[in-house]
Amino acid sequence: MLSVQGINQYFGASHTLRDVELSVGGGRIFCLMGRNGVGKTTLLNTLLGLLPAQSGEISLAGERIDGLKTEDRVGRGIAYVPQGRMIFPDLTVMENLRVALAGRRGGGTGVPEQVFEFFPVLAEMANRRGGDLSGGQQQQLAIGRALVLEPRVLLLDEPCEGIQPNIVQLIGEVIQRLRSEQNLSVLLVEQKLPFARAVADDFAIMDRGQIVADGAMDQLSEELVAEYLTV
Ligand SMILES: Nc1ncnc2c1ncn2[C@@H]1O[C@H](COP(=O)(O)OP(=O)(O)OP(=O)(O)O)[C@@H](O)[C@H]1O
Repeated sequence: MLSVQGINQYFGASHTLRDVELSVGGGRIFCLMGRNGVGKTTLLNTLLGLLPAQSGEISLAGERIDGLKTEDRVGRGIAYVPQGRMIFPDLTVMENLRVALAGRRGGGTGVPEQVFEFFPVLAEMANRRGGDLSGGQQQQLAIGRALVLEPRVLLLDEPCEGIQPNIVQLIGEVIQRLRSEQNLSVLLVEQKLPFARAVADDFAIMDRGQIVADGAMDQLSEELVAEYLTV
C-alpha cells in the first residue's frame, strides 16, 4: 500500500500540491485524473523523490519513505514510467531492460521471461537500439523496464499518449493481468476517459493541486467529468 498524506509542494511562489492525500494498494488500479497543469506529474515526481515536498508523509507497505533518496524508494518497490518514457536511445532493447536489474528488489540476474510474454515485440527487437523503436514500442519497453524491478506499486504517467489503438489495448490488458495475476497495485495518471473507465477500479480528480473528488470508478459521474475533465 502506497499512502500519501498532507503533501504540499511549491514551485517558487506557486503552490502546486495542496494537502494531497491518497492511498493506492490492495492490488487495485487507481486512476488520477485532471486537466493539463493541475499537478498530476508533479505529484508522481514528488512520490519518487525527484521533487521535494515541503510537507507531508509518504509510506509504502507501512514504512515511511519520504526521507529516502529516489533509488531507495525504487528499491522499496515503487517503479515509475514517466511521460516521455525516458528510455536510453543508444542502448539496445535488452540493455535498456538490463539497466533495471541493478535496482531490482531481491536481486536476480536475468530479465524475467514474463516481460517478453507481455510484450513479445521486445524479444523480437532485443538487439535493436531503443531510439529506433516506434513510440508504441518504446512505451512497451518503458513499462517492461519498470516490471524488471518487480515493483509493489507501478506509477504510469499517461502511458497511452500518442500511442496507436492496438497498443493502447495491449497496455490495458497487461495492467489488468498484473493486477489479477500478481496483485500489483497501479497508480495511473490518465486523461483518456474511456481507457480510465475500462481499466481502473478507483479514481481521484485533481484540480489546481488539490484532490477534489474520489471514489470507485463506476461512481465517476457526468457532472464531475463536465466540471473537472472536459476541456
Ligand atoms: N519545473 C517547474 N518549475 C515551475 N513550475 C512548474 C515546473 N513543473 C511544473 N510546473 C507547474 O506546476 C503545475 C503542475 O504541473 P504538472 O506538470 O504537474 O501538471 P499535470 O497535471 O501533470 O499536467 P500535464 O497533464 O500537462 O502533464 C503547472 O502549473 C506547471 O506549470
